[in-house]
Amino acid sequence: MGNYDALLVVSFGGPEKPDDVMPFLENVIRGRGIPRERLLEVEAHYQRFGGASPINQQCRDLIAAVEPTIDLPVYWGNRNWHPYLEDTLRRMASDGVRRAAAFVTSAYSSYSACRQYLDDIALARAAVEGAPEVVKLRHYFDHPGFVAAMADHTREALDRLPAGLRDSARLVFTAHSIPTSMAATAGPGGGAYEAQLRRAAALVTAEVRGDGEGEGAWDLVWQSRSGAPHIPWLEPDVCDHLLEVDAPAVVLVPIGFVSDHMEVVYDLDVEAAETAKKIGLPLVRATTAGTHPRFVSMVGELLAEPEPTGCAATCCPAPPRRRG
Ligand SMILES: CC1=C(CCC(=O)O)c2cc3nc(cc4[nH]c(cc5[nH]c(cc1n2)c(C)c5CCC(=O)O)c(CCC(=O)O)c4C)C(CCC(=O)O)=C3C
Ligand SMILES: [Fe+2]
Repeated sequence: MGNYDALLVVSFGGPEKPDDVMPFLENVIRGRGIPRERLLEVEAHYQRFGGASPINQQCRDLIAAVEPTIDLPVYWGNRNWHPYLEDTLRRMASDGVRRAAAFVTSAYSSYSACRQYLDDIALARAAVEGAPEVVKLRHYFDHPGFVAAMADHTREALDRLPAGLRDSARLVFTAHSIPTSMAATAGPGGGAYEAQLRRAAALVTAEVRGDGEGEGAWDLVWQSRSGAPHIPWLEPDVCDHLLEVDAPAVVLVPIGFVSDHMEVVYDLDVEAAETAKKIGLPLVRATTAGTHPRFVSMVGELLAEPEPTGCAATCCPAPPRRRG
């Protein structure tokens, strides 16, 4: 069992009002070679929702649900927006926290989903005198709590389809696309991001359909591609896939995320939904793990596991930085 005196929830962060949007986006893309047009497009997605991402409130909700189930104080720090990790670590230090477990709101390997959070924690610790030690909890894509929450939500989504389509509807799992070069170096042996997503999709399908190990039962596709057009990212995109899929109905399951944040409510509920409507394809979207009781209890179970040994220093290396 881990020897911790606090839980630190680490997340992506998001804007909470219109004026926050551009400074938030500048934080996200600093040095990452994202074209200006893409940035303005994404700004419009946020402004369409009043300049607020749902992600911060979703973190507050998760913390409120987890706090009563564990006997540690819970702190929260983000990569890209308030409350910033550095400010939170400063508060933890002044509260006398010595050793915290970090629960990151991302279940997978890869630079963007894992290493970048480790780097952010290290940078924030370096800036804070007396900062607590921070032990990142393990990847939980295959944890029974995460799988049960996603399976429940997939069943709920299926129930929103007309009864006659439920058995034949295709389960289409989605995750954030990443550059193929990043995918190739994810995890100790490479390829871990996609392999873990495939494993999670198979486990969820097995719970929902009784047989998920056969990959024929589901698809894994990608969403939210960013970056310059000449750099290859994981494909196919979810919208292209919907145009081709050979099924009478589709359930989108955003297995790559743990809350219904902007990439989910815009890229799936607006863009993918429009695509499906255009071609008359019945489409429903499963909610993410959010505050599902099994996802909430999973956090306590992770804290009770033997302390993770941590990632090898060489896995999930950072992509070369560009001037942003
Ligand atoms: C793997 C992965 C996850 C899952 C793991 C995890 O959850 O952490 C994730 C989550 C998220 N991504 C998010 C938002 C954005 N991601 C961007 C850009 C990028 N994402 C990337 C990857 C991922 N991203 C990559 C390789 C880039 C290119 C730039 C770079 O190399 O870093 C951009 C820039 C604009 C654009 O889209 O081009 C934005 C605004 C939000 C917040 C949503 C909200 O506000 O509600 C969340 C949770
Ligand atoms: Fe992203």
